[in-house]
Amino acid sequence: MSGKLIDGIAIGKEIREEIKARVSDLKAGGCTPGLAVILVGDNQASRTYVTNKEKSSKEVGMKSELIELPVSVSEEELLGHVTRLNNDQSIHGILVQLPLPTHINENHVISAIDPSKDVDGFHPVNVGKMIIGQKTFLSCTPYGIIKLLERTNTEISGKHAVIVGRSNIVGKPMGQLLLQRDATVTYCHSKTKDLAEFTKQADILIVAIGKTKFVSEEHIKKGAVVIDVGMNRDENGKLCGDVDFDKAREKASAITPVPGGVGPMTITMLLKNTLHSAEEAFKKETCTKQ
Ligand SMILES: NC(=O)C1=CN([C@@H]2O[C@H](COP(=O)(O)OP(=O)(O)OC[C@H]3O[C@@H](n4cnc5c(N)ncnc54)[C@H](OP(=O)(O)O)[C@@H]3O)[C@@H](O)[C@H]2O)C=CC1
Ligand SMILES: Nc1nc(=O)c2c([nH]1)NC[C@@H]1CN(c3ccc(C(=O)N[C@@H](CCC(=O)O)C(=O)O)cc3)C=[N+]21
Ligand SMILES: [Mg+2]
Repeated sequence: MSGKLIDGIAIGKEIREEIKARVSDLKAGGCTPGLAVILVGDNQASRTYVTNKEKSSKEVGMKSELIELPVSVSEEELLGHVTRLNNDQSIHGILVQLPLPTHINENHVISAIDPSKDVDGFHPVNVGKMIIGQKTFLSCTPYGIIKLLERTNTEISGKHAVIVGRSNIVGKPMGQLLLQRDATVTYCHSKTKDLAEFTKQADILIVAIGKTKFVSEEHIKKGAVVIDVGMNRDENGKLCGDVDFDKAREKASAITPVPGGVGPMTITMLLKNTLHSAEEAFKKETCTKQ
């Protein structure tokens, strides 16, 4: 058996076409959606993502502003930029690229973002709304994975979803979104004993740990749907996931590649959230004429 490839590039492109059409409608009404990305320091991986975000936002007709700050920037100065962007009516989405340098408190920064512009869905108010099922911005990576599952007609209700990884930005919100869709959810993490014992029960296996090719055939039940969130470099500098793709594919019914799986969906959902934010501003007549 060789599992079906879940094509995040193609699915992402389809969704971005829909976004592009709605951006065009908004612009016709005098409102251009604007996304601001704050990048602190010069992390190689971060730079790639930020470049992809800029490219994709231009592609769909959004304005994008990149604020690059030196690694030595103070928390106060960073907060000053957040406040300025909160008050800028041409900006509908604010994303502070994580992780931040250790002298800056990430919680302070995330909490300073206006929740109505928090297109990452990381603000505590938005995390809370997400968990109780109120309408809010959903974290882009988990939201993108839900779209991948939906668009490949993967049934979620009643299925056992096992999430490996419990970070605030991927694992935790992922489990909540699947729970909302009536999956039975198990979280695994670095203290889980006998990981394979759990992952082998998964109908849907989501891996977000940041360890090159860590999950392989012995972790996977025949016919499972495998979603690989990992973004790692192997010994040759080649981009690869947390799952040993070739071996896992033999057992999976469907699987995401890296690159070309979850990554493009993360960016697409960021644009979708920014579009929604701009549409809200337009309705309230606070989207400035461009
Ligand atoms: N494609 C995309 O759009 C995105 C990709 N990523 C990538 O996804 C990966 C995970 O990112 P992120 O969630 O931010 O990572 P974090 O480093 O914040 O979290 C890693 C999680 O994995 C768990 N973990 C680590 N080692 C093991 C292990 N051996 N067995 C079981 N669990 C383990 C940790 O457990 P514990 O909590 O116990 O420490 C932790 O919960 C990275 O490769 C990152 O680059 C991230 C965001 C978006
Ligand atoms: N506040 C914040 N929000 C984030 O959403 C966030 C973050 N911080 N910090 C880092 C992680 C990582 N992340 C990715 C986004 C796109 C790709 C992506 O485009 N990947 C492509 C290729 C990338 C490449 O070629 O290097 C792919 O998988 O096909 C990957 C990873 C968002 N993150
Ligand atoms: Mg971290």
